[in-house]
Amino acid sequence: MTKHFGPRKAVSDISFEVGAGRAFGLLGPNGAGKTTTVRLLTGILTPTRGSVTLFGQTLTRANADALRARIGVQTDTRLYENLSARDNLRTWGELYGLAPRVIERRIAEVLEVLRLADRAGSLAGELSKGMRQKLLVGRAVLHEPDLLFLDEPTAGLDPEAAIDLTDYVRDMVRTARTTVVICTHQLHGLETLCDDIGILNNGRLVVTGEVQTVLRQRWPEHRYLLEVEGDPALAREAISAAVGKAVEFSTVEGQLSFSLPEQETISSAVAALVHDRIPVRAVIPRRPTIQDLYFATINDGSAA
Ligand SMILES: Nc1ncnc2c1ncn2[C@@H]1O[C@H](COP(=O)(O)OP(=O)(O)OP(=O)(O)O)[C@@H](O)[C@H]1O
Repeated sequence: MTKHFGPRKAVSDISFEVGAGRAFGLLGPNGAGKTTTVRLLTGILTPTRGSVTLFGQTLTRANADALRARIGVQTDTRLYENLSARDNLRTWGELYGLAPRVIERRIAEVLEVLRLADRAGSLAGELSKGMRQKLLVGRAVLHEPDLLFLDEPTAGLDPEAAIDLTDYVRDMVRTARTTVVICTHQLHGLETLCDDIGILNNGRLVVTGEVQTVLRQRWPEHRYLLEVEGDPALAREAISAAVGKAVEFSTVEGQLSFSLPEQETISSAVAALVHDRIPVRAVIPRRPTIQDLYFATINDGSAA
């Protein structure tokens, strides 16, 4: 898809697929084109070029409403400020065409999971920012959609609520097989939620694929962090002598970091340290993360 707003190219020739029952993280700096992409995928915007296929059908004006009934979107509509949290959810349940009994059951479940049950009667306009955010998520999942779009769902949430919400979304993917597309700047620990990622930069999809595959392609070597007593240079010499030239070193804040081409060679490296009587405090495998990949991609390696 490509989307232009006048002369501005918000999204240029992007193409990706999100498998059913998988979580796809759509990442990128401010203005990269994430929200535009989600609006194209949900039919709020029409692509300048290209098309969107949802559940095997090309999204058109004629089928947009029917396809959208299977989707939950957390953004792009407001809460009814003068209705209570419960009545906001009830109104949306009616709009989704759910039976009254189902609406009441889902309202109770969603308020419970999001820890909003004690504020069910409060007007939406009187809730805190984080509570409003949770209510928007609750509204998006009320009808148990097959496909859920979340745009910065944890923005404004306290750390506990952010963990709760992430756990809830993970559970929807793993248990209910909901397909999730999540735009977020909260990269820490994202690999526990996302199966696949796409990184957008200046409207272009610069990385896409299965998380572990993409990380392995970018960093095929095995990285470790080493803490020793005394001079790290001695440890470096011992490891180089035992493992050979293929080992790469860097020293970060007095800690030695090194990469081995093969995982098995770590035992030779540790044996060499023991043999040379270098007191080892810790050898920690340093698995690359989505955060590492994001910075490596956006900043061309400077923060990797
Ligand atoms: N309705 C619009 N009219 C004109 N330009 C737009 C419009 N919507 C988005 N843009 C432009 O398209 C580009 C991508 O914006 P978009 O909102 O998709 O970025 P984003 O990745 O979601 O950013 P953020 O992380 O800040 O939310 C920006 O340059 C933005 O100014």
